[in-house]
Amino acid sequence: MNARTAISLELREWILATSRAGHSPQTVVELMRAHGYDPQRSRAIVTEVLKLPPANLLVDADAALVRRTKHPEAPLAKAGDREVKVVLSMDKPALRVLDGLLSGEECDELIALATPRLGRALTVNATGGQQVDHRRTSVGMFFKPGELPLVAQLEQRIADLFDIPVSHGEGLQILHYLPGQEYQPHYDWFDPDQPGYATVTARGGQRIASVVIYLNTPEAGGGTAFPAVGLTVTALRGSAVYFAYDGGDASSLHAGLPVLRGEKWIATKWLRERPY
Ligand SMILES: O=C(O)CCC(=O)C(=O)O
Ligand SMILES: [Fe+2]
Repeated sequence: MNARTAISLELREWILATSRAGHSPQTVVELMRAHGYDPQRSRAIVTEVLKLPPANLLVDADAALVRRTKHPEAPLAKAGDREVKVVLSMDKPALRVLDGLLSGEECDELIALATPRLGRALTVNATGGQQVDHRRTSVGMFFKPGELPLVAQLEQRIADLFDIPVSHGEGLQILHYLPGQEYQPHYDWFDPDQPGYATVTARGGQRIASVVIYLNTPEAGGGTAFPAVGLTVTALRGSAVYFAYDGGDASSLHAGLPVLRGEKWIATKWLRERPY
């Protein structure tokens, strides 16, 4: 949706009146933001309504905190105390398959630490709350950032690999799937047109990239599919798939395919544009 179609007459009049009352365009943006509007969109709308030249694009007070991930380069990339193999690279979506992000023993340890804390995996709903979602039938749990030495070590590897501060990561999520369980096609980024967008992005801003780490090798099934580009990444213990979707890339649509035999364990790290 472009800014023009989204601006209601009421909002347009409010922006003009607030500006005429002597408030700066920056203040108008801050007021909109306080009322739950997306900051980036608010700047675009205010720029258009007040007919500001593009050169005058309003500055975002938090812009200095906004970061993007760097995509690791083949063949080898440094990840803290480990070196990982970049075994596949794709441009759209920006995607890497990484081999050896965790050792086999570390995978087992994460599974053991998570097992007593598992519950039905939830998703973020339209109003920003957590919900049981039929598209996601696995069970899971979250570690708090830096909660345990191994969790902190993995977070540091991820920060190094993608050149983004540890503070931009959500807590590591562990998911467990049994035969028949899956995670149907979805995006990890938040839709700016959903009513809960301001709530889910109030802390940390938009999600910019995901890292799905395989903690075991399912006997059959359980890969991660990217249906828009016809790619399926095999779930292999200790390896990971990283994909970035800055600006809400539609080609990042993905799914956890049903496990056919055995089980599947993953750790997922979502990265945000600002400190979370
Ligand atoms: O299970 C998978 O392979 C994908 C998981 C996923 O998409 C997620 O946790 O957001
Ligand atoms: Fe996902």
